Amino acid sequence: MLKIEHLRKNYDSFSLDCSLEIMQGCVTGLIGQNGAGKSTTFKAILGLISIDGGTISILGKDSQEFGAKDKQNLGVVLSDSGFSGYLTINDIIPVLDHLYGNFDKPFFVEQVQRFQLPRHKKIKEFSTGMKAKLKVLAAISHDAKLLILDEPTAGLDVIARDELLEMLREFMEKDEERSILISSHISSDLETLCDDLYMIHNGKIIMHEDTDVLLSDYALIKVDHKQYENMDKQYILRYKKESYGYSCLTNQKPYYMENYPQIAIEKGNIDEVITMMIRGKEL
Ligand SMILES: Nc1ncnc2c1ncn2[C@@H]1O[C@H](COP(=O)(O)OP(=O)(O)OP(=O)(O)O)[C@@H](O)[C@H]1O
Repeated sequence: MLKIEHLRKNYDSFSLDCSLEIMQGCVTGLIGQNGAGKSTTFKAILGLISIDGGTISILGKDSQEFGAKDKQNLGVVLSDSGFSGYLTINDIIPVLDHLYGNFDKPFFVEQVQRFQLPRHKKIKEFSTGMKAKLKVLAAISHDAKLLILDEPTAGLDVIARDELLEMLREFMEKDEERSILISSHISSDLETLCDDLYMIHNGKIIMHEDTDVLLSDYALIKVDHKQYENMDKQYILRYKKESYGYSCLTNQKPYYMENYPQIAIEKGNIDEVITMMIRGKEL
């Protein structure tokens, strides 16, 4: 659906070099701290910024050949754009209808009612959650094959985030050929929605893993100095010195559980894995 190889973009104090692939029928998450390069990647995919190297293939086409007609197959949410605040939902319905050949007006209107979005109120008077839901709703209402969603849950409370994730799950359930690329710095959102996750840091992809594998095989091992010295470290990805000795991140939990039954092995959540990948040291 989407393949990026060594996409490069250089700013004065930042350089991006990113490769990733989104498979058909999958939800892929891009997770990273503020300034890691998520929005730059999304803008490059959409041709909104020039790039300094690499290739981008979307829905089987090189991004250079990806025209206005092809864009009908994309549903896009960007973090720093949205509808004009002076419009109402009633104003934007004909706009979406005109813009997208496959705009499903009955579905859109039904979802507007379901999420209690006011149709006559100016969008500038909407809450953050209402604006976010409207942006996602517009992206999922024209039978897009690929959704590209940059931080769609940013600034939302738990309930609004959950409703938004539910919209995306329902979108995926309707057609097994659909795919989503979604970014967030809230790992719990991505953990429940995504099939696989890419972690970006300082413009580089530092990890790519199936979410299931991440949750089942990654673990934090806590050892004292002696245990650390005697431990087989071939499956240790990162380590960090602690007051009691060391904490180590592994992607082979079963190996350490089997061979070192006496040491403390904790199932790491995604935030802990990210923190270790970024702040821990490589052997
Ligand atoms: N137009 C620009 N000119 C110069 N530097 C830029 C420009 N756009 C982005 N950057 C820099 O590129 C880096 C990556 O920014 P980007 O917006 O891609 O990060 P992000 O991962 O989306 O972060 P956030 O979660 O804060 O939105 C940052 O250091 C930012 O300052």
